[in-house]
Amino acid sequence: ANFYFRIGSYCVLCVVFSAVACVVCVLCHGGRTVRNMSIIKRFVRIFKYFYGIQFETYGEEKLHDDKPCVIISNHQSILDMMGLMEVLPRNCIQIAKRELFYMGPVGLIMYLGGVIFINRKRTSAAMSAMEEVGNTLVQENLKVWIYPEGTRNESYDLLPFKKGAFYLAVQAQVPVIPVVYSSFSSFYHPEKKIFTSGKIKVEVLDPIKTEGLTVTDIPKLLETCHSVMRETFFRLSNKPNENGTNGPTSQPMQ
Ligand SMILES: CCCCCCCCCCCCCCC(=O)SCCNC(=O)CCNC(=O)[C@H](O)C(C)(C)COP(=O)(O)OP(=O)(O)OC[C@H]1O[C@@H](n2cnc3c(N)ncnc32)[C@H](O)[C@@H]1OP(=O)(O)O
Ligand SMILES: CCCCCCCC/C=C\CCCCCCCC(=O)OC[C@@H](O)COP(=O)(O)O
Repeated sequence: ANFYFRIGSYCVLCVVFSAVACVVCVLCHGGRTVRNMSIIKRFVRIFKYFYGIQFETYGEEKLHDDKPCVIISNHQSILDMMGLMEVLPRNCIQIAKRELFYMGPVGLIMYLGGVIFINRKRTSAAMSAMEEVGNTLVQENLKVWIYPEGTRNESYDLLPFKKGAFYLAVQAQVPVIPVVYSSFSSFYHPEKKIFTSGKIKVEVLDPIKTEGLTVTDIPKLLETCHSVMRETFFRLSNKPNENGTNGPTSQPMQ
């Protein structure tokens, strides 16, 4: 029962907070702009106190370079929204599945925040939507946050990556910055109906340059990102990986 209460209240908070955030955003900025993301961030960062979630971030300063880039991160559940807003830098929009747009005030607040909605069932439309972002990223000095697994994944591993984020980064010739969240499985496990308090480690990895890369380099770029994120995921989640090492490399942000 506690699991359903906590998940239910999370959804209710999303609906209520996004309705309030919509009013604040329209009053402050009048309409759809990435500047609304800083308002959304303030609302969502309150969520962690309701659920006793603590974040331990490493390397967050790597996201503070005021230049366009593509940020990619692993995606485990709707709780990822808290982790996203915990380290979201300025001028950063997200790519989201179109279904979220139809979730009442949640969809409206995402629209106001500049979120780009894609239809995963129509690859060509999704690709052109992302291509458009690639065209404006540099002149608008935008960052874009993409979940390359393309869906939530509660397995204790990373799914294979979709290619869209890497096409976008190479098209815009901007760096890819991987962000890795440790596994939620110690405190959040839908099958076992577990949702308690817990700590999430977040590590921002070094930017990976794409200057000079072309579409032929995308498979290798994808593979490099996937393997470094997978190794970090195992290390942050204290899951012994193939060579059995674990434990964070940098000091936590003070
Ligand atoms: C106060 C309360 C507030 C509450 C709200 C607060 C706001 C929070 C916002 C949070 C947002 C979180 C949203 C989370 C999500 O919705 S995640 C799900 C959606 N995201 C994604 O799916 C992104 C990852 N997907 C991709 O990038 C895909 O590549 C996609 C573009 C969607 C295409 O999908 P698909 O066809 O399945 O994938 P592939 O990558 O395998 O591509 C297939 C072939 O097409 C080629 N390809 C891909 N992209 C391109 C391109 N841009 N140009 C040319 N060709 C492209 C690719 O090479 C593949 O061909 P081959 O197989 O290589 O031959
Ligand atoms: C008054 C009208 C109310 C309408 C009903 C609104 C109910 C919705 C309430 C809460 C939804 C919480 C979503 C918050 C945003 C979190 C985004 C997210 O992380 O979801 C991504 C996920 O989906 C990925 O797609 P898959 O389904 O895994 O592939």
